[in-house]
Amino acid sequence: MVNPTASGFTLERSNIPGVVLAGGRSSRMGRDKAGVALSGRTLLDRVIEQLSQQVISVAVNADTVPDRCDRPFIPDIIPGKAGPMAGIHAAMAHGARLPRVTHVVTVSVDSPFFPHDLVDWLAAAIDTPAKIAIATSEGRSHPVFGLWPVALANDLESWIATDEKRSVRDFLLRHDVAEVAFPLRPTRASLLDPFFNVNTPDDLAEAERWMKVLT
Ligand SMILES: Nc1nc2c(ncn2[C@@H]2O[C@H](COP(=O)(O)OP(=O)(O)OP(=O)(O)O)[C@@H](O)[C@H]2O)c(=O)[nH]1
Repeated sequence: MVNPTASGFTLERSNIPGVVLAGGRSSRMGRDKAGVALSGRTLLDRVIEQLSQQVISVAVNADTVPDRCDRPFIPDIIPGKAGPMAGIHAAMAHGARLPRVTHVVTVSVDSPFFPHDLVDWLAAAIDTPAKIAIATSEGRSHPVFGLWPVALANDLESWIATDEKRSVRDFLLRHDVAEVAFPLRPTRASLLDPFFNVNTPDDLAEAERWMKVLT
């Protein structure tokens, strides 16, 4: 799909790589979230499959190599305490090395129900090469689900390199950002927030309940 805009910039939907952010400590889960099984399949496998249908390639990013992964692995380039920002930076740097790629999409390994049309809707909001698109639901932003200009990799690296404690949200304030609202997903029970994330064993139990009522 091509997205022509008034500014003349067209984002090639067919040339967007995807990166699954799978790093971090998983301290609330107590074990690596990527390898946690939901209805018999790991969160990492579920998220990879879901993303594969929306992008030209899928790579997995983390600060340390995951146990089992048959996709290209992208390590964090900036070690330390940057958390998801380090993953977003590594994803941008990865995209910058690929031919004709202007934007890279990131998703979180702990959100197995993210929308099937995530990339289409984020891409539709990009009307300049420097624009970032971020998912929202229920009025809350989910910056880990973003479409990022690869040209901002150096800017993000400088931002992380400062000593101050900074968040993804702080970084977004410096840039042109489109917030894209996604609807709740109907199920046979109630409405599911597609960005529901599995951080704790209780969340995992809740995710299993959602699996039983998905249509
Ligand atoms: N590459 C990378 N990704 C990270 C890092 N920290 C967190 N993430 C990813 O960012 C997303 C949100 O992570 P959080 O739930 O905030 O942090 P977490 O470390 O996974 O879990 P907690 O320790 O329980 O907070 C997930 O996709 C994580 O895999 C990091 O240092 N590097």
